[in-house]
Amino acid sequence: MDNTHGLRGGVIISCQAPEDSPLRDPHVMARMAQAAQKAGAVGIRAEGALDIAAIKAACTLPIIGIRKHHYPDSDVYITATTHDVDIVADAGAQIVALDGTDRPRPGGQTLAEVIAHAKQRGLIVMADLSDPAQGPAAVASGADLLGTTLVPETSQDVRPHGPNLRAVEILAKAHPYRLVIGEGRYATPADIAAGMRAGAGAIVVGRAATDTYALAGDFVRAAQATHVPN
Ligand SMILES: CC(=O)N[C@H](C=O)[C@@H](O)[C@H](O)[C@H](O)COP(=O)(O)O
Repeated sequence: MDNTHGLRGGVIISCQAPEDSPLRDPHVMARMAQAAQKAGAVGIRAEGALDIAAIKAACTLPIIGIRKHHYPDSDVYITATTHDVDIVADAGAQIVALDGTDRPRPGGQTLAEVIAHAKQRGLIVMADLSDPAQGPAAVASGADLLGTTLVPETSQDVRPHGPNLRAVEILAKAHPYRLVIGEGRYATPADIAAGMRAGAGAIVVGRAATDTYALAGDFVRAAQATHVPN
């Protein structure tokens, strides 16, 4: 069975607003998702029960749900535990993305346990990786989709602060039967094309498509840094 929910070959728009953003409002995120759907996106990535539920009510695209929560005993913060999976499932997401790294998780839960729980809840699972070397363990634990979400900025990036295409290439070669999702710092149509050429089956765009607050700040800071007063 194809469990990629029609994501293959398309762009997924991440509709998230950081805590300090004036855009942090489920109604705003739902409108963003509607705009993404109208523009032809194949899926939405969304954080937290309220945003997921509002987006589900406003658009028909598949939702990759996450819950970001910082636990005191672990650095893992993207859908770290079975409890986080439940929150995403109860909100109505069809797909859950979760931290797929080998870092210790809160309460000593393992990646395999959290993925098994997500499967029990009927969810497709996307593993957010920080290194392509984590792919085999994520697949062995049951991940359906592999994302480069947590791959940090490196000198291998296609441009400074751009996406890491090497991670996509390695994952796509190593896992030909899994959908590899390029995610992290895709910001231009040329980035999307490069990611697809590198072997991505789909690409997530967040900040560059939906974070007006951050983008406006970039423009403002550029002006402030270069303006010479008369
Ligand atoms: C690292 C992390 O926590 N990433 C988060 C995961 O959901 C989001 O903050 C990103 O916006 C998302 O991955 C899309 O990436 P970009 O915004 O660079 O297009």
